[in-house]
Amino acid sequence: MRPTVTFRPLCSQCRLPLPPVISLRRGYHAEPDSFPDMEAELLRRKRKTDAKRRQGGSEFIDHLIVTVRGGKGGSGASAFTAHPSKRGLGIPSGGNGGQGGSVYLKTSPHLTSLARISKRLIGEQGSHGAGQMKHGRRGADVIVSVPVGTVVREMNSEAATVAWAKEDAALGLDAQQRRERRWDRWFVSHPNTEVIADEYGPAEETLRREGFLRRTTVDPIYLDITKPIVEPVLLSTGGRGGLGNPHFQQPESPPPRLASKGLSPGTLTLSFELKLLADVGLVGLPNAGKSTILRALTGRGAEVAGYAFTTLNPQVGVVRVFEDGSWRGEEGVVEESETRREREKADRVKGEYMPPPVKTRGQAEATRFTISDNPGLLARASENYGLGHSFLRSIERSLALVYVVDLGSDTPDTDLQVLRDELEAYKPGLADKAVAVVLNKGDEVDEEVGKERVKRVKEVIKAWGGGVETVVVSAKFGLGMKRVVRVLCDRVGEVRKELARVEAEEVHEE
Ligand SMILES: Nc1nc2c(ncn2[C@@H]2O[C@H](COP(=O)(O)OP(=O)(O)OP(=O)(O)O)[C@@H](O)[C@H]2O)c(=O)[nH]1
Ligand SMILES: [Mg+2]
Repeated sequence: MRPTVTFRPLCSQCRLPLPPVISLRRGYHAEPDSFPDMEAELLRRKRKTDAKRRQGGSEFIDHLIVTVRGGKGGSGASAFTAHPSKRGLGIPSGGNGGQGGSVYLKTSPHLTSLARISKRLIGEQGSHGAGQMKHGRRGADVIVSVPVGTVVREMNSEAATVAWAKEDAALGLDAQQRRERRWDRWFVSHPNTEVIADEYGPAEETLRREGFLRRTTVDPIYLDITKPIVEPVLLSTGGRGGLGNPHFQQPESPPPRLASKGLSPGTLTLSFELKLLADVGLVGLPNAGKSTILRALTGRGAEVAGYAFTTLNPQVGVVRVFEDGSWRGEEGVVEESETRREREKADRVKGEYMPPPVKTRGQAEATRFTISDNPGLLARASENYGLGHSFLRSIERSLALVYVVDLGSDTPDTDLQVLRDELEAYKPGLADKAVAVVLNKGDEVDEEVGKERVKRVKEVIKAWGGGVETVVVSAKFGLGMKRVVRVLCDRVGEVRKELARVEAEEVHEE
């Protein structure tokens, strides 16, 4: 007999069923333009979901703006060792400053979020040189770890020289004043002696000759990290340490009293964006049952509840398919336990989360693919409403997409069209990745009503030009999931083969 379930959304605070009048679900299935003031309604939803996301803790962040700068170089020293004759200043003996630390980037397999990344990544300053030819210590490097799937883009960068020129212009200085400020930035002088202005000119020449004043232009940074990085990638080099006073000795001139300051590298503003890499991405309106499907396929404890926006952060699970077509996670009805969920969440934050042991049933694994559960998509998510871009960002990379539609909804066909329109609005061509429509909650509708709704959905797909399979399931009760697994295995297999062929061709052309 078909199990019957009455749907009652739960209150997000007290977890008790909400009275049907204020069912949250109703709003999310409504036509996008059916509210009198749609702008206000969408803003309200966005504020609500943002607040909910913040409440849930900040352990998941998928977009971050970071300031990056290599450490400044230490200054060279202006020092003298007493001359054997004990006359004059003595012999110049100032050591060079140490180089500033550089900033590098690498990947870590243990990360799934950008939450741990500091917003300012500044290499350590090199230490200053000292008398008796003691050179300064090199500043420590900063190595930042990011998850695979991160895209790093340079937003703007300003070379230190450009920043100074702007500052000078703003102060309205004349040529001589500008020169003096420049010298002040470049040189240190011996504390006990007065430097005469004539010494600066030749010293500036020395700096130029040593390559200190050369303007370097580098291409803007763009890293699309799709594979683990073995050798850390350089983001910003530490500034060169300054020269000690022996470098400024001029022939037939008194001993040099000037030493140069270390260089300060320019500041970069980088945007870090995390795009999860999963073979299959689940796309559906809030409450359609995406997380339940992930749990049914992977046995993974994704958060499931009867209210919209339960899932605030995308998560990835692995579907392991065995030779007889069975898969891990197939063990029947999915349990919803608040305590277990809380415990797992706490463990994940501490980095101690251990997925439940895998039951292989003595069978060999035939194939495996990854699947990502995503937050619910709203009409106009492409304009960054709801969880908007943060959600679309993480499905962009999937090899295949699966629409999850609630068959219990009166308008599954319109819901499906909303999903496709949003994908296309975000990135034209993205909807072509769709391989299947999973019509979930099949247990909730009568056979006649169900058939009629499936027919309407199929008409929509036909209007797109077909090529997308329709599967009716009840994820909660594990019905129809075998076909979903088979369809996904086939389609992911095809896409992988195609990718391998394209890659082989590219290698051949090179
Ligand atoms: N009757 C029935 N209920 C289901 C089925 N699948 C999911 N549900 C219920 O629908 C509700 C929403 O399920 P979720 O898996 O949290 O839905 P979701 O799409 O992940 O929702 P968001 O994360 O909020 O976008 C839960 O109460 C589930 O128990 C199903 O096949 N049949
Ligand atoms: Mg969910």
